Amino acid sequence: MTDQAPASTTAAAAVKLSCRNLWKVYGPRPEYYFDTSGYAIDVPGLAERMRREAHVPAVIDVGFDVHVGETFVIMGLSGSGKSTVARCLSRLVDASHGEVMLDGEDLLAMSPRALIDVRRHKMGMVFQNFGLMPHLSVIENIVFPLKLQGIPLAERRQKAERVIELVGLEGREGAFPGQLSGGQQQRVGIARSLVVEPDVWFLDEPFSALDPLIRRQMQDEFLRIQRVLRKSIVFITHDFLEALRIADRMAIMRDGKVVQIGTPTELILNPADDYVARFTSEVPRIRLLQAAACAVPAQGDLSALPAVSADGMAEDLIAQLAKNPDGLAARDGSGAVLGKITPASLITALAALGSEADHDAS
Ligand SMILES: Nc1ncnc2c1ncn2[C@@H]1O[C@H](COP(=O)(O)OP(=O)(O)OP(=O)(O)O)[C@@H](O)[C@H]1O
Repeated sequence: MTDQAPASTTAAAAVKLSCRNLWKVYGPRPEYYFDTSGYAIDVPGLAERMRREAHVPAVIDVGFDVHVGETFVIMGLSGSGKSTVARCLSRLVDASHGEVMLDGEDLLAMSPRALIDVRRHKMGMVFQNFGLMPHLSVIENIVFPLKLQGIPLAERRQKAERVIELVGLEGREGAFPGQLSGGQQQRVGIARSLVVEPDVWFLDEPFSALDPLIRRQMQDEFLRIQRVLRKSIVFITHDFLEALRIADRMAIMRDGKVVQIGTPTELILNPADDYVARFTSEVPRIRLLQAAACAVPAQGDLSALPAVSADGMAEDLIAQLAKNPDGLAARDGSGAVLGKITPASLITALAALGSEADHDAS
């Protein structure tokens, strides 16, 4: 499944960024394969032919939409083509064929000058190796993209202060990257990418260089920041559990192709093939359960019970339920009570999810 339907029929959600029939081929003459205008491309045959002829089809006929305000994760093993797709979307590399649309504008047809403008003003990027300038302080690194935009000093300071607070780096403004831990360095990278207030935020394996505990903390931070900012995000990872934690929807890649697109729950319950099923088989089911699914209708006044967000994850409720065995009040974004969550309702919801998976597998 490659989600190649026209944007108008895919979902009610507005599309921020999309690609269709996207290819990136490395080799001496990649353009040779695509001057067949007017003819349908024989996808499986073409990729094979490219390989036989000493070309590398790194991205093969990929298509998907990234909706406004969603975190879209591209996940796959090393070499599957994730980074190359992200680079084609941001035009850090030029695609060999296909279409990339940002806010309805064709990125691949854009002039170099227009493209520089889009990159500076509409895109934010975070990379695994942080990419900080070692001779510049935290604040100097963060304001660097604003300097490139020619923004006056006072405004630079103001914008920088806002993102420094957002990522929790207050007090470290004068430090140099070499004096910071890996997690702190990546906070600087995140702040620097957000200071331009990008429309689309690309994060390529941002937490892969961090140890597991810090990595989990940074995922929490990322989720907190995204709850505040609601950016349209393309997030690359090879870690399936990380993808499950942060994705609204995800695309799984293998050998240059997208093999499945869906929400984490859709992928777990209905993996498209054995490759996807192998990732999903070891995932504890509780990782998929949202608080709302554990809430049951309750009579009377629940105001005495601690409130939890209905779109939080059920696994994060266990410690709270241990302290509050009478239950929790699940509230939606507007504060309205959706129902009560008790230890029993959590277990019932979990059991239902398990039996649904068994049913699908049989
Ligand atoms: N400049 C290049 N020249 C030739 N082949 C390349 C080039 N860049 C990437 N490739 C090949 O394209 C394929 C996809 O690479 P890509 O880096 O996109 O994968 P990835 O899924 O992001 O992997 P990783 O997680 O290891 O970064 C690989 O086979 C890679 O060797």
